[in-house]
Amino acid sequence: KPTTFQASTCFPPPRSTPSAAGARRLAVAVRAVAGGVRSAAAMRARFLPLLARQWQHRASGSSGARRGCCGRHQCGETRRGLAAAAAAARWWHVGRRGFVASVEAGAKGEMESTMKEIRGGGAPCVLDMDDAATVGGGVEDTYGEDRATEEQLVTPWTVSVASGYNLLRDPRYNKGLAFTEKERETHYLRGLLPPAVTSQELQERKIMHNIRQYQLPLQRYMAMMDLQEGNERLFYKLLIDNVEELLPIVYTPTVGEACQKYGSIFSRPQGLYISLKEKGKILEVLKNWPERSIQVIVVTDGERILGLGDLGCQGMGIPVGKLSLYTALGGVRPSACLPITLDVGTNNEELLNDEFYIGLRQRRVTGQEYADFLHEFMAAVKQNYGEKVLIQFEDFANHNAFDLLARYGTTHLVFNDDIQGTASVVLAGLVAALKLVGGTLAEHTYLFLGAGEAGTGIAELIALEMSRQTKTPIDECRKKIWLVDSKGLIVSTRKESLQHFKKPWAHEHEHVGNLLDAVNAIKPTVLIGTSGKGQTFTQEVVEAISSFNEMPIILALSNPTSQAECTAEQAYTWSKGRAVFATGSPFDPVEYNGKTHVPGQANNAYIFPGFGLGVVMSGAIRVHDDMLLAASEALAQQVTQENFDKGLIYPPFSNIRKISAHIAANVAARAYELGLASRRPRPKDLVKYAESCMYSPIYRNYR
Ligand SMILES: NC(=O)c1ccc[n+]([C@@H]2O[C@H](COP(=O)([O-])OP(=O)(O)OC[C@H]3O[C@@H](n4cnc5c(N)ncnc54)[C@H](O)[C@@H]3O)[C@@H](O)[C@H]2O)c1
Repeated sequence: KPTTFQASTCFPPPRSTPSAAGARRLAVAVRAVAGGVRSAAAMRARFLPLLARQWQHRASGSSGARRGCCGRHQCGETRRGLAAAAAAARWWHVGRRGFVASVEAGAKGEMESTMKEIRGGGAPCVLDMDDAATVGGGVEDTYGEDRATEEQLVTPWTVSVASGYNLLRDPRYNKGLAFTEKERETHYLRGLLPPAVTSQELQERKIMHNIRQYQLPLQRYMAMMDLQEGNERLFYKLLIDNVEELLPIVYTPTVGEACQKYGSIFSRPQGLYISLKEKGKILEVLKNWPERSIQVIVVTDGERILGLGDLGCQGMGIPVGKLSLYTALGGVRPSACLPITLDVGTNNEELLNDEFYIGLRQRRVTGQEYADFLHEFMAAVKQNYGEKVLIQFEDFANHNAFDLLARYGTTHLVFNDDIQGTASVVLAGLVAALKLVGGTLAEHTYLFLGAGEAGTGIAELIALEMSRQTKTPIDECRKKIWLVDSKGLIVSTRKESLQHFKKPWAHEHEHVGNLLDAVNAIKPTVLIGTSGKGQTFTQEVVEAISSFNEMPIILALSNPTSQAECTAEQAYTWSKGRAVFATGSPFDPVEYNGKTHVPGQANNAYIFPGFGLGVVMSGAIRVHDDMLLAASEALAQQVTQENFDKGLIYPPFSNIRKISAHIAANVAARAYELGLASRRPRPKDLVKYAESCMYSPIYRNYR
């Protein structure tokens, strides 16, 4: 008969070797149901005898014997119950004082039956969430965004975290001077803060005031990053409430400069760095990340950061920035977001010789070695986080990006923002622009400068939508779209030497060597710049397209600002105020002939946060092109008459959360129609549901 127990052998988590962490997780679950226990030792003391009795019962009882139980092994039933309880409680150690336990209400039934079983079939125990929360003198959070349902929009859950000094150092729970007197008393904060108690609104005003004092955008960026690492909720509140002002700081264009100087400004890691050194151990590396329920990963290999080229490991600024937008604009919980940089070397000589460079000092690996590394990564992600984690490829060079999307599109939930997100946002802008200019998509002629990820991705989605609208084969629709790359117009005589993703665009035409000649030859109604090269829409080009269009649609999409094909002022001046114009990076409004023209920002940030939310909330297992079309439709519908009157083809960013909820709902609806959504039952009102799933940055009250 077992009389003493090692915690580590008592509670093996399912399908893995017994571990102390597994034991602790279960211990917390049990504490949640038993209640009133104030330390891990006391909990063990209380729980282990219960389990011992249960085991004795199993070992001696005939039912146990029939199931092949003995004193050393739990029967399947008990093990399943324990596993359920272990799964129901997630446990982190957070410093000297204690635990963070997140107990999901949905697991209540399982835990009750587990406890009943543990107590040898005695009286059902009462599940007392409050007890769980107050154990260890920690902080409690009674409002959560986790797992909301349509009926119950916010699932109550409780959390206990470190208190005292550790609490102030934990960005997820720190509130700075906004801790109330009572919270300071209860959570051992007396003396650790100055006496003043301020509101979150006042803190927000103060930080905005400070940020505006900085002259250089990079200083503002660093101030924002410091805030994110010190007080996460305040960071997101600031970003949500001042989105138009702060978006250019945490995202393009400033994030580009931040990546270029990432080595010098690096203070703390904000995501996972997986380098070639970790080859063969990527799964282990993923397990080092403290959060378990990841919903969105943004990953880059740093080879084509914005229009700035190969920045190697310093590309990390991009996944970090994109994921802050997932939270701020799309409402995905910060703890569910994981930024990753895959360091496969860099070919950037400047960085290789920079003493502050933070990455591997070697040239990029390519070919089979690169493919194997990526494959190990993709397999490890699926193994660690399951089928429903959205993996967003970001700023990969086009020679890898298309292949990765094609290779993993059928086995993983993958999305390439440069190809698909850009396409969706630009299509939305075009659909909206047609209300100003007139005609249908199929009645226009499109000319692109730049035939890479963005250019061919946009072209393909326009052709797909045209084909859906006109019910003509997509090959026919592609003929309305022309692309120019660095060697001139893409035409059939070049087909042999073209990269595979350019081939569908090689139409019959004589050779044309440059953009101006192509504009004159093709006579496009829509001109789109995606070459990453600045100042390529010259005065001659803009004047040419304006000469045969009453209202030419001109989109200068290359980022950052320095790479824009032309400025807003140039576009409006050279077209004599007639262009319908939008850019990738933001430009100020321009006054021309007494009229103010506001350039729209054709930025992926409109689409990917809402798109990701839609995917996550519907439990979609694959991304389908129709879901991108659904996102475009939803965005285009958000442009109001008031916006059109200013020449805008995108709604203002200030409404982005509402816009994201609509995009998410449309994407989710399409996922359900396509049979790709796994969350059942389907919520009836998807917009309301999307809004209810969104993370809110308002401070929680701690009891
Ligand atoms: N606005 C947005 O939301 C958004 C989204 C994605 C990409 N972009 C921007 O678009 C640009 C291109 O991105 P990408 O992912 O397609 O890059 P990419 O490297 O895949 O493609 C660039 C293409 O431009 C061509 N090119 C280069 N120089 C040229 C020149 N002088 N004349 C004609 N063609 C030339 C190349 O041959 C290539 O086909 C970048 O600046 C990026 O920041 C903007």
